[in-house]
Amino acid sequence: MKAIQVGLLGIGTVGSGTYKVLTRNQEEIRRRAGRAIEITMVADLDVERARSIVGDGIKVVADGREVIANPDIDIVVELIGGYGVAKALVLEAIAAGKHVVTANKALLAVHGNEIFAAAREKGVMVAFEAAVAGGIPIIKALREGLTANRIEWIAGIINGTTNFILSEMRDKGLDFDVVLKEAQRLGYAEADPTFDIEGIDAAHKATVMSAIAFGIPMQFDKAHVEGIVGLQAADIRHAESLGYRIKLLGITRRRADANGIELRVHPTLVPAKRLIANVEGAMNAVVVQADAVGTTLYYGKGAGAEPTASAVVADLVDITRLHTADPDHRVPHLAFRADSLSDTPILPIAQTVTAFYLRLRVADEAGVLSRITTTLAEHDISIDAVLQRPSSDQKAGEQDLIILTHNTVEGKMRTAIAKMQALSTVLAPIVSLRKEDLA
Ligand SMILES: NC(=O)c1ccc[n+]([C@@H]2O[C@H](COP(=O)([O-])OP(=O)(O)OC[C@H]3O[C@@H](n4cnc5c(N)ncnc54)[C@H](O)[C@@H]3O)[C@@H](O)[C@H]2O)c1
Ligand SMILES: N[C@@H](CCO)C(=O)O
Ligand code: NA
Repeated sequence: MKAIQVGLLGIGTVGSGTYKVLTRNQEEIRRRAGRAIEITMVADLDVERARSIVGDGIKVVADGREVIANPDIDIVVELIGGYGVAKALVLEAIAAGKHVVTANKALLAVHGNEIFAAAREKGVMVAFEAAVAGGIPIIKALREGLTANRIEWIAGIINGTTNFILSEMRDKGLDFDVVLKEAQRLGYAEADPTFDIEGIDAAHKATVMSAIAFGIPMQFDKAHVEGIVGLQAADIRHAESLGYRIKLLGITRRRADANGIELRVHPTLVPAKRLIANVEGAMNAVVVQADAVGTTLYYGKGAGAEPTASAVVADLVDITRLHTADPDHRVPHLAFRADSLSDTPILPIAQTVTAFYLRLRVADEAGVLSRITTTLAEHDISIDAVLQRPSSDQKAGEQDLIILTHNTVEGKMRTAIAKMQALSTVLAPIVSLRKEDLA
């Protein structure tokens, strides 16, 4: 049977990994897919570098439109990134009747609804396993493996760059900037690394998982996003001494009590004994809580050339197996059929329910603690633990008060923090971090 012909748009980190994996494992892949899958055309602005990767046997051009216009190309793989040219090329490829594979979570989280609608109209597939947690087959798990379940929540370390930064800072005492540069050198970071450190990349991925888990449209604009930029070493240490690790988590949770869905990314205290708390370096891990199966955990490399290529090539095999099937018999893009998506809203962050870690710099005098605990009680916030520590900059007459709370509605916590902040005995901005038990 004739080989399936693939056109690559962009041959940087993931593109070159895809070329290598497909070439090295050609024979196994042919036996699995039922026919050979070959990259026969590549578009990259840097034509010389592209040619140095694929040699002379494959046609290399600068303009992705030439790939799309080639009638022999069956599948277009978009590995350029971003929302600009990548969006235009993906929509043009779909319009030309090509199946599309992409690793571009930014594009899907922001423009996925439009892209999937165009693909349905044309009867083509858009596959995106590489877009979430790189090589971990989490899209496959959520859309197919867990299809019997009502998913309750998902919590994941889904950005390798920030997990790498947090791990190296903690273990080796290295500075933020040094570790970020290393993550860039290793090919983990986004073209614009603020997407990593400000939590945006994790929010793109959480948005995709939320849509698939709950059968809702992509709603990145409703996600609450905080990164690791403001995180202080003192809080990492205090969390450790209380038995917690701080991880940047992407979380999405069904809230039947509030008829809504939580969708948020923020640094989170997680009990140190949880498996996910021990995921280090650039590794990713996703915990899924579902009603029938219970808790499942997915762990592996979420970034890097070949781990991400593993997911891209898996999508190529899937499309090769399914492209002759009636579009109605394929797995729907968002796991639920397009006419059965739900309009359950994403809840505003004020309605989110979590426990909190608070650190207050206070005057070391009588009555301070009671004023603070009274304020919390007045807002229905119950305290789990309190620690008093010498202030981290060792000033006489000051101390740090560390408080862990039980679960509370975020809006109430915000009001209580504002009240405590106004007390004359609270001497610095209050640090607040969310805490999740993940049990
Ligand atoms: N690097 C990873 O570990 C990783 C993991 C998962 C997903 N992703 C996603 O994969 C995509 C690619 O990431 P990457 O790390 O390989 O990026 P990269 O910057 O290494 O590669 C992008 C390539 O696209 C080329 N390019 C740019 N504009 C182009 C245009 N207009 N036409 C043709 N080629 C063009 C560049 O020359 C470059 O070779 C992004 O969406 C990224 O978010 C990356
Ligand atoms: N920049 C991303 C790449 C994988 O999507 C990360 O660090 O996880
Ligand atoms: Na994946």
